[in-house]
Amino acid sequence: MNYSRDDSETEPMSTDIRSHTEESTVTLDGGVRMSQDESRTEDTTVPPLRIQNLVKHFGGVTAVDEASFDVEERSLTGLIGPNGAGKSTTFDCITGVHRPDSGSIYLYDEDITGLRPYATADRGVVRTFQITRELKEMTVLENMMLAPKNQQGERLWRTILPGSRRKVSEQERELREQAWDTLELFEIDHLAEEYAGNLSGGQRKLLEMARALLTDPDVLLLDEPFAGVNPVLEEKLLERIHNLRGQGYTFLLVEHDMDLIMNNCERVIVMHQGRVIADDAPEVILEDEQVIEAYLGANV
Ligand SMILES: Nc1ncnc2c1ncn2[C@@H]1O[C@H](COP(=O)(O)OP(=O)(O)OP(=O)(O)O)[C@@H](O)[C@H]1O
Repeated sequence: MNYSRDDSETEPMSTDIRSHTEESTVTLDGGVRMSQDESRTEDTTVPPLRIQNLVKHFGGVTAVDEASFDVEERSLTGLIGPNGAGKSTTFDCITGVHRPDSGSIYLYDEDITGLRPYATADRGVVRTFQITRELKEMTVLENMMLAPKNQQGERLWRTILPGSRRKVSEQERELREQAWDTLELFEIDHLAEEYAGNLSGGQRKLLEMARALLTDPDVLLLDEPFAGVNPVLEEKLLERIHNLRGQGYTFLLVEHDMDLIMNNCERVIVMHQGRVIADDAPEVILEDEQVIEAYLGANV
């Protein structure tokens, strides 16, 4: 595949990563985001993500122990805790990698507990995935073009395909246009023809997030998206995240950099030994005795 923006398109460039369909017109550069299923967001009291009494054991290890928390609409919520606290396992349960032993996970009012990863992504919960070895041998744009299929979500295809009569070439043209727009948003469009394996660690992180975004999720789970990212890129990435929140996207962030969490998240959930030990504003979390004790006693 060798895509370039100019080979088929004469339309003006925009940063609107979604197609204009009968149902929705959505921009990433300040426009109001409309959910595909607007009815979901009508009741603002229902959070996009609700975890209730989640339990996951691995043999004799209780990785997640009756964890409950909400992730509010358009928030950047931090999920922190010392090593082994249960953060990754919680992510894995939410995204369907692991089936919880008990408890519930709701996306708005839909029970998504135990759904397989493709079904979870299809509903609108997506996590960023590391670019695998195979994907490193493909260009950045090819990575983008594969993203909706790789994330197994048919969501995007549904979004851009209100009817089934449209030709595949047209679907692909729209997807390619959205891929370009998303690459522009993350300022890596100049790398479109570069092999993903040649990107720096930070640029790869941007690509990972761009790929996730292309599946048009409601909730994005970010697992250490800033690891290995230089401060300039980190700042850019954070700026993008905050902009996207303004357009209706919701983020749950696992991150070990405490300053970053405290400076950017309006709410922080703290796990320790599988349990949620605190769930509050960062300034409250910083003073929380249990949190301080958990971190002091841990190898972080
Ligand atoms: N697949 C597994 N099999 C057995 N034990 C596991 C498995 N995955 C996680 N665990 C155990 O579950 C507990 C929680 O691990 P988890 O990786 O969820 O913590 P974490 O908070 O993400 O830690 P870190 O910050 O170090 O990544 C740990 O004791 C870990 O050893």
